Amino acid sequence: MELKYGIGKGMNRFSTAAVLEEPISPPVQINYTKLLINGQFVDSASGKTFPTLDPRTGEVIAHVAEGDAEDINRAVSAARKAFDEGPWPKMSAYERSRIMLRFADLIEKNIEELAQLETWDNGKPYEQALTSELPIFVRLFHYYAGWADKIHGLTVPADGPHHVQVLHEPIGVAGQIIPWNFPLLMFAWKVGPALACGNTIVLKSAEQTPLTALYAAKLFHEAGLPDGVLNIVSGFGPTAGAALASHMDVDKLAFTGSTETGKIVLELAARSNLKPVTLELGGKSPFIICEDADIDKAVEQAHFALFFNQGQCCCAGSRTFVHERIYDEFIEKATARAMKRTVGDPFKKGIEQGPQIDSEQFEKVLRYIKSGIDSNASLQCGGERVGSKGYFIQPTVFSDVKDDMLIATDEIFGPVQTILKFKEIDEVIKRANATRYGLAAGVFTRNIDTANTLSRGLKAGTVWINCYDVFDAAIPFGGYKMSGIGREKGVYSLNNYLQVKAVVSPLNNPAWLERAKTHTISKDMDDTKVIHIISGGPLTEARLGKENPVAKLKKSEPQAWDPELLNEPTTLMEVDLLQEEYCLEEPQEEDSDARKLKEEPKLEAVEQIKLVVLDPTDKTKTIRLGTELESDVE
Ligand SMILES: NC(=O)c1ccc[n+]([C@@H]2O[C@H](COP(=O)([O-])OP(=O)(O)OC[C@H]3O[C@@H](n4cnc5c(N)ncnc54)[C@H](O)[C@@H]3O)[C@@H](O)[C@H]2O)c1
Repeated sequence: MELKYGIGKGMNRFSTAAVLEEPISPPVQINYTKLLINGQFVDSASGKTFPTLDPRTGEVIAHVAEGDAEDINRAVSAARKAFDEGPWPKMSAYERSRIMLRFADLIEKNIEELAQLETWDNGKPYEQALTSELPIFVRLFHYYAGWADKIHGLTVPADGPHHVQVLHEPIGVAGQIIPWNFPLLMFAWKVGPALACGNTIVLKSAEQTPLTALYAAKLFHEAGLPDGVLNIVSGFGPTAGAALASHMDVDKLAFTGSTETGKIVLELAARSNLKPVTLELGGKSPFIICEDADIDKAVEQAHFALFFNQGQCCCAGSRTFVHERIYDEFIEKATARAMKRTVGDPFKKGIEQGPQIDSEQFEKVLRYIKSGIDSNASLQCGGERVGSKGYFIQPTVFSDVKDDMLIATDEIFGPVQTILKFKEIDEVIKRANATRYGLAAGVFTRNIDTANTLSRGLKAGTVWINCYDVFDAAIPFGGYKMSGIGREKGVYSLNNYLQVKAVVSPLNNPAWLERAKTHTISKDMDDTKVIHIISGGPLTEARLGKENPVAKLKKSEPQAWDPELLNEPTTLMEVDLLQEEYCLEEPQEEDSDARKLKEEPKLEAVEQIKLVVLDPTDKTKTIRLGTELESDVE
């Protein structure tokens, strides 16, 4: 194999990382291995268990109850009862929010145990779990607890006299299926919004990482979560997962995992009860480094974008596009950075990379590396396993990668960086978009115009500019194309767990509507010579008398609402008959009566004439001054 760009063959050895010491034993106890159904830890109906393995060694950490269709049935009926009979959806939103906050506090109290379990079961660096993922988990629950009492509907100004309320109701029993790469964070992304909206849940954890969901759910019950609201079933996809996706009594399904499985669960949901489905699936995200980028920063960010979490991120920046002018320098520095990456026991301080999750993923990643070599991409470094135990793989960098190579089209889900060369911005947009995925993208440039062009041209649910993997509870996340359906996190995730109900009722004479039929009423003029006209709609004009079509209303602003007079909202207007402005329309020469009114407005005379009121619907209403109520509208 030929190594380019000044990296000598001897440097491709990762010699320090290759020797793995005896695995560090985490001090955490494993207390929860059964299924959590209706607030109780129970054995699976079949009595079966499955081993969960330590990815550092492939050895068994614990045997966990293996749920299947019957356990899913039990869990769904507990969740159904908790939803239909309460108390969770019937509880005040404030009380729900307080339970979620208490849960977040308990997570903080138990943060070390949870981080240890997460690392043990998954293989991710303990420092990453403790200082990054668990704090984000807590933040997510604070965020969703904050939403619980701020979810409210709308009133809608529909055409016509109708009162239209739009209610936002919890959707019911949510089925949730999560993967193994971020077991706790995926728990938070799904459970947080579902509970904030008042739903109940059956969550199936990934078979590779069942431990932390059970621990976290136990803490939730300690925080006051009622029984049956959150049920956890450990088990396998084709059995427990499929049973959940196709359950007739599950009202909504949320899934994170591979695109292939996403298609399966979508079909199962459609074939059963057509439950709505949100999907967070795979990706092959471009990370584009323009010629003006700060190369050192770009190298570091591109490295992080790909290698973070052992490369097991759905949004990993797994196609590194580098402008031709900086390509050679970038390759050299990216390779040097990958070779410095510390691989080893994830419990050891300073370790950046632990093992891949399991033998299946490990073999798959090594197969892709072989395919890269076979297709004549240049292997810059890595390419081999680390040690002889567990699932450690050397940080691997390929250059000279072509768009149609498998390593550039498929999601490898491992520590393999593939670097491609580009020349023009339009060209790289086209190439970056030429994929079935559309989850995320990274852009590295100092030019705001280039950043704007790229961020708008790229078909991806997230575009990070001069940064990568910035996750915040409030930022929506999800994919274009085959990377998924819907968004999680942020306010968008609430919609996944709400039903929208329109409630429509008739409204008689609403004040804000123009209406064909307008009640009008005149009150006797008093000594201040004022006529009050009460109308259900905005009036534009009033004329005095058949013979005297000359006066306009002085005011057409709504002034008051007198429910005594009419049993519905009305507009009250005043006409001051003594003011000259009544004669807004110039009287015709021959209209002597009108002129008279303008010149000498006389109360007595006015009292004897009719007031003709025109409303915007162009209906003319005639009322006599002094009449109580005229509704004989023409
Ligand atoms: N978009 C995202 O947010 C995101 C996040 C993490 C992982 N992922 C993707 O997940 C994949 C890696 O995880 P994986 O290999 O474990 O994925 P996977 O699809 O095999 O498994 C994910 C989950 O689905 C379950 N499952 C498997 N088969 C099922 C079936 N027939 N019916 C119902 N459920 C089933 C599994 O038990 C697991 O809980 C990668 O492709 C990655 O991109 C995506």
